[in-house]
Amino acid sequence: MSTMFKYRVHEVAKDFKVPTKVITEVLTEYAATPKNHMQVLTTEELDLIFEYLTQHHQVASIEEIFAVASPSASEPAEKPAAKETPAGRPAPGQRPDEQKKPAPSAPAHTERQTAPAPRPENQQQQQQPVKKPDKPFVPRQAPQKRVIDTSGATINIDKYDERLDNLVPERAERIKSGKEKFTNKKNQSRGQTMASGAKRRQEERERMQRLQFEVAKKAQLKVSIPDEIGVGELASRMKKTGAEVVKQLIKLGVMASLSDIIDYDTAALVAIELGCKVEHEVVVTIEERLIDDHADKEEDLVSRAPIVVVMGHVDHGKTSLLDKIREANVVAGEAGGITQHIGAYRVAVNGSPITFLDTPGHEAFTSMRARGAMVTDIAILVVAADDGIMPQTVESINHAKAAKIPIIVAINKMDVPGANPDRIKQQLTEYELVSDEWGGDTVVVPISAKTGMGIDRLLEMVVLTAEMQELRANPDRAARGTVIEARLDKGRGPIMTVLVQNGTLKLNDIIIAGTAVGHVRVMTNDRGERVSEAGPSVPVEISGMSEVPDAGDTFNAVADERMARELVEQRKAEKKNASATSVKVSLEDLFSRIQQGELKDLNIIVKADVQGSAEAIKSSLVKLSNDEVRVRVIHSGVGAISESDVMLAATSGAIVVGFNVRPDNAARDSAVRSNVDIRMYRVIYDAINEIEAAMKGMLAPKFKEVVLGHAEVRQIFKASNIGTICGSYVTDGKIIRNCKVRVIRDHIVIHEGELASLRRFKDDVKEVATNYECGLSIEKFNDVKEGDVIEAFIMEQIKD
Ligand SMILES: Nc1nc2c(ncn2[C@@H]2O[C@H](COP(=O)(O)OP(=O)(O)OP(=O)(O)O)[C@@H](O)[C@H]2O)c(=O)[nH]1
Repeated sequence: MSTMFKYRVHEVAKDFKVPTKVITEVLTEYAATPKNHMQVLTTEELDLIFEYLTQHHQVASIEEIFAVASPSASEPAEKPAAKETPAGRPAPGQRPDEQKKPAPSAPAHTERQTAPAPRPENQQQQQQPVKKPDKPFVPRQAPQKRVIDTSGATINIDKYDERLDNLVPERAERIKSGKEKFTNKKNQSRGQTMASGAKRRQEERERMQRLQFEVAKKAQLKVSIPDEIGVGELASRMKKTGAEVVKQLIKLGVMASLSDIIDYDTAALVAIELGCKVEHEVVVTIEERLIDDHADKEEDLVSRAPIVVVMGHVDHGKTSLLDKIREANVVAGEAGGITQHIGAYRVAVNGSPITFLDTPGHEAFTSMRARGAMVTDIAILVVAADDGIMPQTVESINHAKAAKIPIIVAINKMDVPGANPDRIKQQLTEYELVSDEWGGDTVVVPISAKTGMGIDRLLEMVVLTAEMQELRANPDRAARGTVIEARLDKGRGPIMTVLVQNGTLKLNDIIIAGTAVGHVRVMTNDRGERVSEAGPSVPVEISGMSEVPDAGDTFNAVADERMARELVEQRKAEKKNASATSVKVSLEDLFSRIQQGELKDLNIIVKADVQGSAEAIKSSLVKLSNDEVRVRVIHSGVGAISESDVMLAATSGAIVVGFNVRPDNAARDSAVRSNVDIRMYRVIYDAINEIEAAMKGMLAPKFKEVVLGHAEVRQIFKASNIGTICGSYVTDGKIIRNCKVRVIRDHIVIHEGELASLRRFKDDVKEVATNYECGLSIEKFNDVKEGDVIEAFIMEQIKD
């Protein structure tokens, strides 16, 4: 039924020839909102009225109508027949009537005794008031149809059709596309016409059913089904019982219980069978919706400045070099400009920009890498000509290698008398860095950060190396990059320096960085100037964040702040569980990972008390390589296990092997946070054996060491009968009686053994907690000194 036009309550009443009141009463009773007579009716309301009227005016049987109608049929039959030629009035009179009403109304409302009544009226004009308003349906279909039926054999229906066209008001025509029905009757015989009455009713009924079906279809439950769904979950989404779903599954040949997971196709079949409309639920995370990470098209990419980090051993001149480069730039660029230390700065070398990370040392670099942020493109390795390669130089080399970035060596302090660059070059070859002058591919530039000598050439080499890398980015998209520094400023709130890596960051952009969200309120460049835009490789300091993000956090400019806040909440929740769930390499699961082919390289970081041990362990470990797994010592050095070692291990999926050394506190915390396995040994043979056993799946991890706490030795007493008593202070954890202990001096383990006695004042005690003093002695060991650290531990059995 088309309701393109407005069909009002009073018009419906008129067409049905019932008082408006009847219609409003029906609506008041059955529809949601009572209507007054001028109100427009919806399709549903019309349906309701028709349904109501139909139901309240049903006939017992169709034969009954015809039976009664027949005797009286002669008269009316004559009438139309008589009038057929001159005017054809009755029939057309009825037809328009039918036109309006039968369409919506149901076929059955017929009343025998009233059947003849409408005819005269109809003959006059169908608009005539109904005589029996209390029986509003009286004058309609059935009698009319009957009249037509009886006369239909003799009349020329075409004529009526013609007149009908003229008479039927447009509105009525729209109510029902009944016209075809009349035209279709052209060829009907009388009997057929009679039958057509029933047929029409049948059609009406079907129409009603269709309508109802459509309504039902609209109300059909929509279920969204993901790629996989639990049977129970599917049942609840369909508002069905689990049993119904299971039954349906069995019909499809799938035996599944409520807790089983079924795939989308199966679930969709079940849902359709159970009368639901299925939608494929594609799980899109907020992150995916919020952050645009589409790959850039080739044509959108433009070249960007390289991002350079300066690394090297302590005091080899990293800061001096960075300062010198910046100074030169400030003088050349903005004379008198105040240089801001924002964590990174840009210089231009013959028009080619270079971005320097201005936090020297590899700590920042590694911490960023540990968090998955790949910021730098080139590393400058500073080696002091008068000092040569030192432990941190080696660390730096290994970090850069692990990050797979090119290394440019700057041999610094060339102004110092006796500087011998060749010696450095020689040393470098031991680390696979062969100078280009010697036929290798490592650029080595002698410089002096003091005099400025060689710095221009160094920068030119940086530009050249960058050109080889073809560094490109797309400035025409939302910005993405990394937080390189962040702090809380008393006056300005959270401040962070970000390095844009792709896209362009604009003032007022909404940004999300780690678990911080905010707007770019003020943006300052490395010269302290306020800027409104920052493109790829440009560092800027930003204020406007809700909280201080962490260095190394990725930032993104996004379109929807509300969603960004949602994502931040989600990230905070994830962060809570993160450390517990991150999977890193450990000796325990080594074998199974090798077996599953997950692990091809076993990366190891070796730290030892002396260089000789480190080298010995390194070469022995490398020899453990077999067909399935290659053992690689990615870094080895002398001294305590530092946080930097742990970070390198975390980023490279390595195990840290300590020989006679201990991790410092920061390293220990970091290892716990990032799930790095640190193994400590006192005998080289043990180290090799254990790792070999782990690789073969024969590791007998029956016991694991649990560190209980640490105590600092503050005073030494010598007692002739007991030996050395250490007056100690428990700095963390606790010390318990009969535990195992290690004596650590300057991060080096000098003894490992058993605790002989533990006392507070003069009493033996079971344990001593943090911040308490105690006296302890170690079995068969008296060479304890003030300042030594006693590490208390126990061996705990590992439960499988
Ligand atoms: N003679 C000479 N001295 C230099 C040169 N470069 C740096 N120095 C000096 O070496 C010392 C250490 O330099 P820094 O730049 O602080 O070294 P660094 O590598 O940044 O040191 P950390 O920040 O401690 O890791 C300072 O006293 C500098 O003056 C140079 O080219 N020639």
